[in-house]
Amino acid sequence: MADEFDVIVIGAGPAGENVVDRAVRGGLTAAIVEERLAGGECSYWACVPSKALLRPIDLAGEVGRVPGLSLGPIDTAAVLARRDEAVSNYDDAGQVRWLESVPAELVRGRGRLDGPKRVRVTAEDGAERVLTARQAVVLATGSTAVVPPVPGMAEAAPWTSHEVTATSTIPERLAVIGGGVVACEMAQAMHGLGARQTTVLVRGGSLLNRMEPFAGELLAESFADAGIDVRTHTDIARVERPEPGGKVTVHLAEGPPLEADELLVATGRRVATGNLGLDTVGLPDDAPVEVDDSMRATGIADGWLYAVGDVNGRVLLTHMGKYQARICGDVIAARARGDELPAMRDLAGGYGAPQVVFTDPQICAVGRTEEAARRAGIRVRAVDYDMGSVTGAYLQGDGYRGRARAVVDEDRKVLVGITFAAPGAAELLHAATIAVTAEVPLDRLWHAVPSFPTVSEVWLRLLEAYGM
Ligand SMILES: Cc1cc2nc3c(=O)[nH]c(=O)nc-3n(C[C@H](O)[C@H](O)[C@H](O)COP(=O)(O)OP(=O)(O)OC[C@H]3O[C@@H](n4cnc5c(N)ncnc54)[C@H](O)[C@@H]3O)c2cc1C
Ligand SMILES: NC(=O)c1ccc[n+]([C@@H]2O[C@H](COP(=O)([O-])OP(=O)(O)OC[C@H]3O[C@@H](n4cnc5c(N)ncnc54)[C@H](O)[C@@H]3O)[C@@H](O)[C@H]2O)c1
Repeated sequence: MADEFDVIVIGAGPAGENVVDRAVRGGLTAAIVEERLAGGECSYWACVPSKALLRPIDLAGEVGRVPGLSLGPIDTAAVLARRDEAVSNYDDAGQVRWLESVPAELVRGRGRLDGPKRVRVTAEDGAERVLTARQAVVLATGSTAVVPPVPGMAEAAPWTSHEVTATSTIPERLAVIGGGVVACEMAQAMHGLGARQTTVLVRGGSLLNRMEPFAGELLAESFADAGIDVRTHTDIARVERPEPGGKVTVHLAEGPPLEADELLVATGRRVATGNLGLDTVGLPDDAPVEVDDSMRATGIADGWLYAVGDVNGRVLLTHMGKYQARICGDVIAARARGDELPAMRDLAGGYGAPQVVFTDPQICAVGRTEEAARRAGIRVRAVDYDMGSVTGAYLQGDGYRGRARAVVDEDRKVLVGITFAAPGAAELLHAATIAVTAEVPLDRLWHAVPSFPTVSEVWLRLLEAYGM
């Protein structure tokens, strides 16, 4: 086996895999180092299993709104079995076959930088192999869940996203700490799959506090209707779990303690830069790897180091990591040919990445919120529309509730942000992403006629609300 490649990628998650794909298409050879499963966090412990758990709940909501249809109780065992199938039973043989077809060499073990253009890989059995890169090393090691330093918390061995997405049992009483995306999605999944008492403990004043405020409000209403208890302005003082895996008591800063059968901590992520050898190339190992818009690490002589996906801290979303990876792989191949490929740079991140939170209602946003746009110094006007008033939405079923907001740049007359909070809104988002990213002028957008009777008619209503 050769130990020299044009490109060496550390981390075979969605970002790393896309780098090797593009670099090899560009005529280079590539190796990819992975310490767990090829496919990464996304495929086994994040996006894929979480969405497999949420889909039946989403559908149950849809069915429940249509008179004449009824739904029996959700068969939790069948849902968990489908989740197992979706994660290929935690077997990466399919991903390995794909890597072979690229072709790229999968090197199993933990990768670590060992000075410029060198990667030392330690296999599970302790065997070491040193790889050398002719062109570039790419870091794609992702991120890990943060467990806050609350007394007793670490000892209680709480669930993080890893355990909740892979669970084979549903706790009767679940306490969730955090009000972000993982907390909201997983609280709804566990509750829908049978948790009797689900309590979401939120430090701040709302759910999903980086989105438009109405999104968190509508979601909180939906949680309340479903019997999920959301407690805002709640700080955790300490956690107690005398028996491993037994009952857990969450002592709050104020009020009586909360007892649960399981505790899920969903308080954000930390970039996976620990023990990655960044010190051997003069970079800090406790911060995101800062990159320019070609994904090349700043502050490295000769520019041979790149970082894509969660590890560069730009946007912690799979589709954005893959976008960065396509740029990175193409740019490395072009630079190897002596070309800069200047059109291949990260533009999308600057607009505000699209994101779907797969709860019921789905919370979908792209671009900037009204507040973020104002903070960025853009002169904006926001217009809202009640999505339940659209004929297409009424026809989706009774009790369809939702709201949309368009944020218009008043100087350029283009959209700089869109948010939809409504059932089934995920598929509306790409049209918004095109409008925002392509900076479609409003007087042109007006001629994009939505079909009747679809929920997309909300686009027309938003433009009318703006005064068109
Ligand atoms: C519960 C949950 C649900 C999510 N849902 C969505 C969603 O619906 N949509 C979305 O866009 N995003 C979602 N995300 C975010 C998404 O999972 C991440 O943005 C994405 O996985 C990042 O991809 P990545 O390739 O950068 O890293 P990862 O997927 O984390 O992959 C990194 C890989 O690197 C390996 N690795 C790390 N260090 C080393 C090393 N030193 N040597 C060898 N290998 C190493 C790891 O084992 C891992 O396989 C979710 C996250 C969570 C936690
Ligand atoms: N559908 C999706 O796109 C999807 C789904 C899940 C995760 N993700 C990605 O994964 C990332 C991680 O998600 P997440 O929900 O863990 O993080 P997050 O940053 O979205 O939310 C973290 C939450 O924890 C709270 N928090 C932080 N520290 C705390 C503390 N010490 N005590 C109490 N509360 C605390 C924050 O106020 C916030 O409400 C997100 O950035 C998101 O991009 C995406």
